Amino acid sequence: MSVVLQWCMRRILALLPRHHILMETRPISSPQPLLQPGDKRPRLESPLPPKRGKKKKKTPVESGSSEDVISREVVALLGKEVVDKAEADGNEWESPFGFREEVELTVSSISSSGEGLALAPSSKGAWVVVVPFVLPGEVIRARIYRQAKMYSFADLISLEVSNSELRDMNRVKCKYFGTCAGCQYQMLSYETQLNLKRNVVVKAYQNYSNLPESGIPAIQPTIPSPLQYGYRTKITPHFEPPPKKVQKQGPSTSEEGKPPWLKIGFNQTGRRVVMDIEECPIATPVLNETYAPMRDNIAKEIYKYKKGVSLLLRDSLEIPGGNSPTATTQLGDKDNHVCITDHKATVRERVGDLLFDYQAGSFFQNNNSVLGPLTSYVRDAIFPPATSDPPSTTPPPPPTHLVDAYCGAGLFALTLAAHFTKVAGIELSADSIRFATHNAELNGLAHKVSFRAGDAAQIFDAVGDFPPERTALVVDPPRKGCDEAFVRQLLAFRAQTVVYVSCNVHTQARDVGQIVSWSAEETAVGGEGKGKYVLESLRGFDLFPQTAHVESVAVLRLVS
Ligand SMILES: C[S@@+](CC[C@H](N)C(=O)[O-])C[C@H]1O[C@@H](n2cnc3c(N)ncnc32)[C@H](O)[C@@H]1O
Repeated sequence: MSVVLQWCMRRILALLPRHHILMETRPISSPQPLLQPGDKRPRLESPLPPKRGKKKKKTPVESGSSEDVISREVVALLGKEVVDKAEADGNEWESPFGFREEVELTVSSISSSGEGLALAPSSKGAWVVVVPFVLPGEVIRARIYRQAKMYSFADLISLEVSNSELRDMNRVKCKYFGTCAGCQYQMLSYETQLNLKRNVVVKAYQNYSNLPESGIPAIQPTIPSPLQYGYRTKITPHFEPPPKKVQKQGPSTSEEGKPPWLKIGFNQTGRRVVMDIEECPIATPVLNETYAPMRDNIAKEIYKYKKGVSLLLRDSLEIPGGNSPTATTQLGDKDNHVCITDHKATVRERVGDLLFDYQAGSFFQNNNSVLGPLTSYVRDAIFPPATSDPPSTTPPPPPTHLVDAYCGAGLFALTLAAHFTKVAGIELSADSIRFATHNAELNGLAHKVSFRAGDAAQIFDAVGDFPPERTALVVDPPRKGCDEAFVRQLLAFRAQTVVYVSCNVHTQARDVGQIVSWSAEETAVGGEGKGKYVLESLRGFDLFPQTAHVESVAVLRLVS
């Protein structure tokens, strides 16, 4: 080998992230002490250019988006007056840190998205640094890679002093933990994860609901997921096509197996950079079994790909006679799991005694193990068990009608149908509605349940024969929450009970705040007889163990 070539090889090896190389050789089953006090960990660098002192163009931040949530938590940590003054002086975007600057920090708190928030050293002025995979009280070294308004994002380089009360790296079950964007909390006990998620609900209602403290009930403990690993029924690993230069040259003759530049997996935390990931311990077994040979096939065929691809792997029960929605629905004694990879194919899941079919590419909750507890909880919220104390006022008669807004393939409408005389669901996706209607037939419920495709706000025109005082409404919108038209229609209808389920507690808090305060305003200006909504209970459900995400369920009751 020539001296020049040897020098080039040494340079390339020195630039490769050591941590990444080491992790690829470890078996997934053995927990890894990835970060211990004193450990150093180089990282792939951001492709973004340095932004020191540069003013960013202001783009409006969507309420309840992750950017909005973090920015409010930064304001809470720095103090509103401090941020107001920086804005008045016009230096709220002027970071005291340069790109790739290293800094020692002490972590103050955990944000709602699971990252640590640390105040910049006093010599740097009022500024916050956001660092993943760290815990309150920990002393860390971090490297800045992106700037935002009053805060910077940084990579964790090393953990100098660990929070040994909370952190135990022996709990970590994934060799990619600490780099992959998927999970933030594997080093924590499950109890701590549930407590953190409860705090997210608390903060969301403080920051987004605009309700007085007296209007927010005590947030109940988070309901755990029966499965904490191997629960995720859908994964979408992705990969890029061969780089242009490689495409021109074609495969090297000495190349065997997967070319070194090919990464098939998930994004690296904080970056739009794909990491090569062989296995995901939060995904169900059948998904991991299918993913390994799928990766080998992609590696063999990679030179045929001209564009990046997002794969789909969905855990499904085997459908006797095939996976078309019109196939025979006779079931065997035992549920056989298969992995579906075609977006148009039919997936089947069981929830309690019911079966749900849906198109693989459309929405269905991703943790089947918790759907029984979740749907039972919604049922019990609508029909609260009688207490032994005699009620001070006559309780309203139990609901007989159910409206499922944003119903998807009919999860709430159908699991709750047995308790109602009539049920109606609405959903924007025509494909989901086709399956919801099929699911009503599949489960023998078509005589009382009907579904329509359309915007959720239209459902109230369609249920003119539902008595509002005997109707329960389940609302389960996408992350952006409900729009004002929906909230106004909901208030015009005034169902006796509203159960609002959401995967974004921040937009939920905003919407619930509007429902409660607008109903009170209407009642105050002469809407007597209509009643106002009170927020009766709030609690998180853990649909996403090991991650910072939380599902939240709010129960609203109409009172006179
Ligand atoms: C979080 S999913 C809930 C689905 C269903 N409740 C479930 O648990 O399976 C939200 C659903 O709302 C639908 N959606 C989005 N915007 C909508 C709108 N404006 N009106 C009605 N449905 C909408 C989406 O297609 C998606 O199926």
